[in-house]
Amino acid sequence: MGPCRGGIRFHPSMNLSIAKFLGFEQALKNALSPYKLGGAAGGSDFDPKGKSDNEVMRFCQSFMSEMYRYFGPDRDLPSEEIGVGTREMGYLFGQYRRLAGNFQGSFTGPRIFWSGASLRAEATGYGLVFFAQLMLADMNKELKGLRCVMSGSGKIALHVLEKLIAYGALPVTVSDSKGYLVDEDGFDYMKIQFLRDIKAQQRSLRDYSKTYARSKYYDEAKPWNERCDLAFACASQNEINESDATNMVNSGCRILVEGSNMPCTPEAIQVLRKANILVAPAMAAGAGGIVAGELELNHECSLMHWSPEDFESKLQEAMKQTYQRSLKAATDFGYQKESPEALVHGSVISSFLTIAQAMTDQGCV
Ligand SMILES: NC(=O)c1ccc[n+]([C@@H]2O[C@H](COP(=O)([O-])OP(=O)(O)OC[C@H]3O[C@@H](n4cnc5c(N)ncnc54)[C@H](O)[C@@H]3O)[C@@H](O)[C@H]2O)c1
Repeated sequence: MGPCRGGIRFHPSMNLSIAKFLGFEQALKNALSPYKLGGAAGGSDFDPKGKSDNEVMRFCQSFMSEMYRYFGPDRDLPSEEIGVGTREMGYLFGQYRRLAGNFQGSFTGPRIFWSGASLRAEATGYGLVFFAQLMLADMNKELKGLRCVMSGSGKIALHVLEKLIAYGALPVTVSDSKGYLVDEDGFDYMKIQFLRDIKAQQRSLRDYSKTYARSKYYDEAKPWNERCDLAFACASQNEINESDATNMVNSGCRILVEGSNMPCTPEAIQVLRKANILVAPAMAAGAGGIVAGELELNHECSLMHWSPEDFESKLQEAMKQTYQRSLKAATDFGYQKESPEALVHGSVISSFLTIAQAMTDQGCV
């Protein structure tokens, strides 16, 4: 399937094995999305933390000097991932454009193509919340008043926070690789801006507690033992192990929404399964970024002018299609719609069938 779309990750732990798993997950995720794209992933063990803008720019340029020949609108469309945000995408795109002589690189990054209207940066996080809403609606429930815990404090996590607040939920935690922060009063828009400032200045989340005295930062701990109705995993792969999953069950969590790709270890999956926790798999719930990329591309081609509201309603519609496609595949293959595993199995089945069909049609090339 193609063209391929997937994230570029800059993180010291990045290696070939991680790139392969991310690419594999992305292939399934893209096949499940309404756009039926191919999957890709890549990156480097370069650590942007603590580097100046110029150092980041020079690294991005070197990276692209080699990679530009593999990118292009009909080939491979890179997007943001851990350690790669708008700044990095801008530098990568600039060098791509310089070397390929092609403006239509289809790089995702709102400030490059059409400032203001695109919700590219927000799309994955917002999409996760829309997906949770669809699950709750099927249970005749809504997000309003529900207590939510979350890991991560990056691009995805902060946009999930934003949308949860808009829907009247009570998000109470964020985390980084050193620990987690809990604010019993819940976050609001001003607090999110404060978190953004802390992250932009590469400070610890611990600093938040100096301003908001009722909050607390726990070193070397994860947020999964905090009482909650919903949990959003938005940090990294394998971030929920067996004991984390046990904590999550004991803290009253009913739904786990996967923002990070493959956040649960196999042992954690067993614990959640036994406890009948409903899981929104990253493959389906994390489709927002693909949707935004595709909408941007079409917008770029058709030069239409969409407002953020138009964009958001298209994102909502695409998330709904992804949700329904997953549930349909699950019920077609004998899972009850209400089964806690329906979405997990349904999304894999639907993706697999789409890819298998494409391979068969194209002569298994
Ligand atoms: N950006 C996207 O479009 C996209 C799409 C789908 C899925 N994802 C996944 O979402 C997750 C977050 O991506 P992002 O774009 O927000 O990245 P980011 O670099 O903006 O943020 C990552 C966050 O996770 C925290 N973190 C890293 N390692 C951690 C650990 N071991 N424990 C706790 N926190 C840790 C960091 O402090 C940071 O706040 C990743 O797993 C990524 O694969 C991203």
